[in-house]
Amino acid sequence: MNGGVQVFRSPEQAAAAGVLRGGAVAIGNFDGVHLGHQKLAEVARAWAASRGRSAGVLTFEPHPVRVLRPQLAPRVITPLPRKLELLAGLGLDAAVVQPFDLGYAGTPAAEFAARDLAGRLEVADVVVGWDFTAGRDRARVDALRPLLERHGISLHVVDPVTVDGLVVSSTKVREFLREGNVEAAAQLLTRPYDLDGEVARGAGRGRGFGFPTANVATTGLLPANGVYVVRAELGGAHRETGLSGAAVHGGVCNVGVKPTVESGASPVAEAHLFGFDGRDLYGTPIRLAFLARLRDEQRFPSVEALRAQIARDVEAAHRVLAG
Ligand SMILES: Cc1cc2nc3c(=O)[nH]c(=O)nc-3n(C[C@H](O)[C@H](O)[C@H](O)COP(=O)(O)O)c2cc1C
Ligand SMILES: Nc1ncnc2c1ncn2[C@@H]1O[C@H](COP(=O)(O)OP(=O)(O)OP(=O)(O)O)[C@@H](O)[C@H]1O
Repeated sequence: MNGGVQVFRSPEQAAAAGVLRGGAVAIGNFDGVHLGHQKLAEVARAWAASRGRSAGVLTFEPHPVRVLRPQLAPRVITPLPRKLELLAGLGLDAAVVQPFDLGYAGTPAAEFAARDLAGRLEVADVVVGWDFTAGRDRARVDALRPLLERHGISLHVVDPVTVDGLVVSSTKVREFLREGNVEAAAQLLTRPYDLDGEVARGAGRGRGFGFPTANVATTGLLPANGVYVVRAELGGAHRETGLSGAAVHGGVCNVGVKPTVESGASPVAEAHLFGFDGRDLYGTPIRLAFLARLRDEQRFPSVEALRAQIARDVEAAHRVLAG
């Protein structure tokens, strides 16, 4: 289920359905759908409700940084399917996905307001955060407001949402994940960070010493190398709006290069799942939620020392999962 959100692949498509006419739209990249993004959705919903109309988001795909500065672009926190699934959970009626390319990036703010917001979406209310900028000219909210008022659209600006004095942002979530601080990332996201992939074949050494692992093939963002407590959803099917029909297992996950047994490898995530019957998993969809960080990845003097440490990791993970 997708919570009733309708997904449109362009403002033209949304216009044809007339879904946001007279309603409210929140605008942004919404990477991570963090607490700040959730506040924007809530404000859009409130404005729409006050007018008896629908609420939606307008978001961009791929992430503009990928198009404008590809060499700097980080991996996203929520690839589009996961983002749409989370947006659906916010009680929105529509998600409009604007394809983002260099041509679109050249749109001036006045044209964005006139063509997309007034002409296509025909919204009455636009909701953005305090630091939002629109169009090629990067118009800030004070410049955008009159451009919208010209078309009878009201602009509502949300003040910075903070957690313990820190302004919530996608950039900050990525920073925490890069440091391995999955607990802090979860505070900003309001849920543990999760990663979607498929189970891939590993070298099979883990099974030999008592800890078989599911290697996760993913293009998603890996948290810093280290050992984590995870909750895995396994099986089911990836749909546009998420993974359905999955079995849930606790587990421990190593993110890294396995210096004890390999050299020169690129980082991978592999999870040893609890209560799992060991049947052939290859190709199965998997979602790993990172609950807590246990330790750094280390090079052990022997496989036996590694095995003993993994046994301790498993005990520690059971304690965390028991809450
Ligand atoms: C909980 C856990 C912790 C791990 N910690 C380390 C580690 O600190 N150093 C290391 O070299 N490998 C670590 N590994 C990776 C193991 O070396 C790896 O799972 C094993 O060699 C099997 O690899 P394979 O699937 O490529 O055969 C860890 C694996 C798990 C499941
Ligand atoms: N903490 C926040 N409080 C209020 N509004 C926010 C907050 N974070 C983002 N927004 C607003 O949400 C919309 C989407 O922003 P965007 O997706 O660029 O998020 P971001 O977290 O600021 O990303 P980045 O870290 O890449 O700048 C924008 O209008 C932005 O101003």
